[in-house]
Amino acid sequence: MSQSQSQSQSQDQEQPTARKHTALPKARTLIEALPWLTRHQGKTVVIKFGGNAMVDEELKSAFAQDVVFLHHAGLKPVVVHGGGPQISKALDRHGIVSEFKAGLRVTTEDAMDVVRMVLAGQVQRELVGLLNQHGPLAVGLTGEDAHTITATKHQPRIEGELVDIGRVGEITEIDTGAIEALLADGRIPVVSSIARSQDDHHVYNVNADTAAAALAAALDAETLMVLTDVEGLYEDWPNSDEVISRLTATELEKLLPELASGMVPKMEGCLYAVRNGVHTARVIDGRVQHSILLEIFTDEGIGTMVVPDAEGDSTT
Ligand SMILES: Nc1ncnc2c1ncn2[C@@H]1O[C@H](COP(=O)(O)OP(=O)(O)O)[C@@H](O)[C@H]1O
Ligand SMILES: CC(=O)N[C@@H](CCC(=O)OP(=O)(O)O)C(=O)O
Repeated sequence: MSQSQSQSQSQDQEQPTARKHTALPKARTLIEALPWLTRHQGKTVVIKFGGNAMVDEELKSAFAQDVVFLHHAGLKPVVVHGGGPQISKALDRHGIVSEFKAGLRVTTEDAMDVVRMVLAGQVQRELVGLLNQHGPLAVGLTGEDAHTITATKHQPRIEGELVDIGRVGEITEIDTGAIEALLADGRIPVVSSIARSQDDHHVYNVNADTAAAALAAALDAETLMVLTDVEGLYEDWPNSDEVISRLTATELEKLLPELASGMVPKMEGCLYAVRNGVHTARVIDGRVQHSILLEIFTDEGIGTMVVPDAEGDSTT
């Protein structure tokens, strides 16, 4: 072998080694996710995408990428979406006054038509479109389809009095058949929070956090992830931005009466989920790009994690 031949051979040998080194941080990142991915293989993960985290185009695309990543990594993601800000805008355009009582939208018959049009015809279609940019994966449905979510009229109690807030539903039954068939077929179900009515032939408006929690429990999901527009549950909101990183069901139950506005259905949903078989429920910051992957790819996680009281091996 000539000297120049042996020189070029040794250069050739060095190059792949150098390339391997530059890719090492990427490999380490993937390996850090390995225990999480192993534990979640074949498991159902319900992800609630909130209206306020959903107003930015780049965030929406990154969200779709994260969900498709989970799907390809062997998990079974189910997306439940809200659309509060989008509904408020549409009601405004229709000249329908929108108000909230006990954290829920007072929904007249006319408002219900707009809610259904926005959630099923606009927000859900957009999410399905974004997910399907990555392949024939997402199928949209509402709780009306195949009796997925059934509800009866919800009347919250405000200062001891039952209050009529129109067509707002309280979930009475979940039929997971359609979602499970889609998951078995390798699809990603995208569910709008509208329920079929148990009382008449119309539909009900259901808070999307509540719908996601009920579905997570009925599907026996491993995890419920609620994306929102804050870092997580603040300990002393609005006075401090100290995020509670982990709390048990009982600790959360004690905190519930102190919570305000949008956090109420979210944390009630997390509590319901972990008390009904879901191993962890997390509130994470949907304003951060790829927040779902960040939650998985960092050992400590981000946001707030709620765990059942009797902690087993499955609580991390
Ligand atoms: N303890 C708390 N920690 C964090 N946020 C809180 C707390 N209490 C009330 N909030 C409010 O809840 C909001 C999140 O709920 P919401 O606006 O309904 O979100 P989404 O549109 O994602 O469903 C936050 O932006 C914040 O204003
Ligand atoms: C009864 C009730 O309040 N329904 C909600 C449904 C959408 C929702 O929950 O959207 P976010 O998750 O974006 O808040 C509403 O009409 O705004």
